[in-house]
Parts: sequence; C-alpha cells; structure tokens
Amino acid sequence: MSSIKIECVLPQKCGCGESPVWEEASNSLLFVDIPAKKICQWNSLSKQVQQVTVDAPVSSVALRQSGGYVATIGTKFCALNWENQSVVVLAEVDKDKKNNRFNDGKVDPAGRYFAGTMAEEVAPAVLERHQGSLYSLSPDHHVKKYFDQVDISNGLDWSLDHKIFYYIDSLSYSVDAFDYDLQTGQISNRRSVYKLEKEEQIPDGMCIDVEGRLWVACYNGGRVIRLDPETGKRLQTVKLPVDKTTSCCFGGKDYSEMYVTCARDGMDPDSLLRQPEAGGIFKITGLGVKGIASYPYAG
Ligand SMILES: O=C(O)[C@H](O)[C@@H](O)[C@H](O)[C@H](O)CO
Ligand SMILES: [Zn+2]
Repeated sequence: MSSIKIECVLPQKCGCGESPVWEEASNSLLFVDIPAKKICQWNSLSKQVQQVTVDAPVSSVALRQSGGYVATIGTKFCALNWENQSVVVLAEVDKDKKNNRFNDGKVDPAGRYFAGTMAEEVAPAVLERHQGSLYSLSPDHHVKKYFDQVDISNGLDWSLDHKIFYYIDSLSYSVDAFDYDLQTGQISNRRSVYKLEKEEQIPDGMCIDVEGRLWVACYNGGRVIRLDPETGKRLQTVKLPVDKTTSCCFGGKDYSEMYVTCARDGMDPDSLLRQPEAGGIFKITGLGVKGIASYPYAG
C-alpha cells in the first residue's frame, strides 16, 4: 500500500465548502463557500486565495472554454468574468420555487453544464423534501430538465467511456447510474450502484478516477470512499479529521492529488473545538491512483 498523507492546505473556515475543481492553467483549486456566496481560487504555488463575492448562495463553479468560469448562483446558471468580477445570467430555473437553490454542478464531456436544485435547508439535511430537479445547460444556453422530486441534488460524474452518468440524491443514501448518450445528453435506465452503510452517513460530492472508480465524499461521515460501480463494492475508505466532508476532486501535478472540501455550518461548539480545521481545504496524497481533468463548459 502507498502511504496516504492528509493535510489541511488552506484553513478557510467555509460555512459550506463545495465544488472543488482543479484549474491546470493556473495550478489552482477553485471552490465555493455556498452560504458565504463566495467563489474562491487557491493558487497551489503561491498559496494565495482570491475570491469573488456574488449576490446569492453559489453552489458550483466550472471552467469555461471561452475563458472565465460558469457558476450556479441561487437558481441561475451564470458566467463569471474573474478579472472584472462581473456575472452574466445565462438561464434561470425553478422560477416557481422561491425557496430553491442550485446545489452541486459539473460539466459533461461534451461541454454541457449539469446541476440540480434543492429547497434551502433549515439545518444541514433538514429541508422541504422533493423540491429539487436535475438540469443541464447546453452550449447554446438551452436548459433541459431531466427529472424532479429530488431531495438534495448532489454529486455527479461520467464514466470514462462517457456511456454512464453517475448521480447522487443525498437523502436516497444511494449512488445511482444512468445510461448516458453523449451525443444528445439523454439519460435513461436509472439504477443504484451502491447503498451507503450507516456509518458512511450522507453521500455528497463525487468524482471519478482513471480506473473508472468513484470517490464519494460522505457528509457527517468524515471520509471519502472509493467505489467500484461495476461490482457495487466499496474498495477503500480514507478518513479525514473533519466530519462534514462535502466533495472531492483530483488535481495537482498529473492529477495525483485529491482535494476535499468540507463544511463548518451545523457543528456544535464542542465539535468545532475538536475539529478546528472544519471548513478548510484538504489535500490527500499517496492514494496511488490519478484523476482526470475537468471538462470546460462549451458555451
Ligand atoms: O454540500 C452540499 O451539497 C449541500 O449544499 C449541503 O448542504 C450538504 O450536502 C447537506 O447538508 C448534506 O446533505
Ligand atoms: Zn454537495
């Protein structure tokens, strides 16, 4: 076995850190702090953080092929110009659901921006149920709705051959798979590939590695787990010194490092004393497997 090392590389104190995305061009990790309405860029070489504050909870950020970024802000798909900090709305969803916001989002291998919604939480994982939907924004800014009745739309990624879409609705405690048609962006044939065990708690963000295995951050479980979606077996558990692990991505040189975000919101004073790094950005090295580059939005 390789020797795994876990370190907090940025003591950020995010209320809810989310959406880690590696940006190769700048050797940086992008991430958001949802309740703080912040999009952050941590430069791994200078160790400096730059941030842009927006006007509503921001739940995901992604690269944009034409430059800058895209982000899900409130219930809007937006484009962000980092230099002048300007935000342009590309599309809006759930207009009839005033209490909804977007949650996790990610770009598919064809450049479509996928993101799902949820009702705003009154406390972590406490919310009006079945209010969310899953959407994608195509490069021509057209919005497609896949399904509704979602509780907490969360982790998503695609298989290496682009034929499967993996998806997590947190309160189902399941990692699901769909057949994926990359040409049309259609999904079909939903099935569960893994049911979380009790101590693994709530499945949140997810990413795929070069061997086609899934890494799932377990909210309240203080860990990331590696799953084989073909056999439905858990292959590995990596525990972190914080409970509210929210998402993970590969990055760094050759995508051999894993970055994990986590939350501080919802922790009692006692847990905060025991977990002073809660809300920080963690780096895991020595996993012995690499990840893949994230896809940029093509619009
Ligand atoms: O990080 C996210 O994706 C959500 O926005 C969070 O609120 C947690 O996931 C949720 O509380 C646990 O289910
Ligand atoms: Zn999440």
